[in-house]
Amino acid sequence: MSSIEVRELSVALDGRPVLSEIGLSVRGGEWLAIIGPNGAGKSTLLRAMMGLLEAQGEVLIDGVPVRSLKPKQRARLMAYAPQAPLLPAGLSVFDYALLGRTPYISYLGREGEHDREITGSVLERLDLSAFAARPLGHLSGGERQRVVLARALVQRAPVLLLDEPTTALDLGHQQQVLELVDRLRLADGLTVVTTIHDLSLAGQYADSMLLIDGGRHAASGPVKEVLTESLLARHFGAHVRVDQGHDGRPLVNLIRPATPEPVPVPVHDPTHPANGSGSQP
Ligand SMILES: Nc1ncnc2c1ncn2[C@@H]1O[C@H](COP(=O)(O)OP(=O)(O)OP(=O)(O)O)[C@@H](O)[C@H]1O
Repeated sequence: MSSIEVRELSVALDGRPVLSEIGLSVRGGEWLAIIGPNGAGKSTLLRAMMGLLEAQGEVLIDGVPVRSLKPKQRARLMAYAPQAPLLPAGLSVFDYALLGRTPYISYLGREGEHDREITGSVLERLDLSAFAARPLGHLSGGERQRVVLARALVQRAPVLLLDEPTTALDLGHQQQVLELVDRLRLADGLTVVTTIHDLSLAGQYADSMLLIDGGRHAASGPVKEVLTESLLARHFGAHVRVDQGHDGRPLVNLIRPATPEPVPVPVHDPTHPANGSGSQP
């Protein structure tokens, strides 16, 4: 199991600060959900943690700064499933997922039977076996999203970063994907960090949460302390009711704001100008 820690991570894009001194810490085998309104900087945070963006600050795995690691070493420790990556349309689902084995293959080497077996079993667990030979360009949005996750899982890294892994998925596949990630977490001790917009879903799976707003830390801690009506109203501008599910975890329900009182229909007043006769003396 590997822990991950982020210290004072700041990112500027196009000369504009997008993340300011963000910190987080996830113990090995735990699940952190990063939440926040649109444009808060959630995806940017994951990309910066992966070293895909220039950033100030430090990311450590088991206390080792990832900056000091070679790309292959880093890829054996951290896998990342981006939200909507550009996919080579002609590549097959199997060959794309197999790319997750790249960190284990030597220079000029080729993937072996073991790599193909791992890839096949991940595709099966994600309901993708039937698509193995299909070109990526011939998939639906939800199928593509599962293939991107498959590639990250095939990497078999102890830390898994997932950017909105369920947005394009139907209800059944949302549950299937999150259950699979959770089972891997429990069985293999995966450490999971995911951005996620569905707050009830996040509350079902995460151990802790980080709420960011405007690129800054707004709240963090156990799920129950972050998913509160007042924090969600303040940072999402949303009118919600937070209930307790059967397992004690919070369920976030959107509540329609009270509608304004209907405008009263005026009682017929013959003296009103709108009613014909006017108010002449
Ligand atoms: N390449 C870029 N250049 C300049 N600004 C960018 C770039 N990418 C993102 N941004 C800006 O950075 C901010 C954070 O974006 P980011 O995608 O991290 O937000 P997010 O919290 O993931 O949003 P969402 O919930 O909408 O997916 C936004 O204001 C966005 O417009």
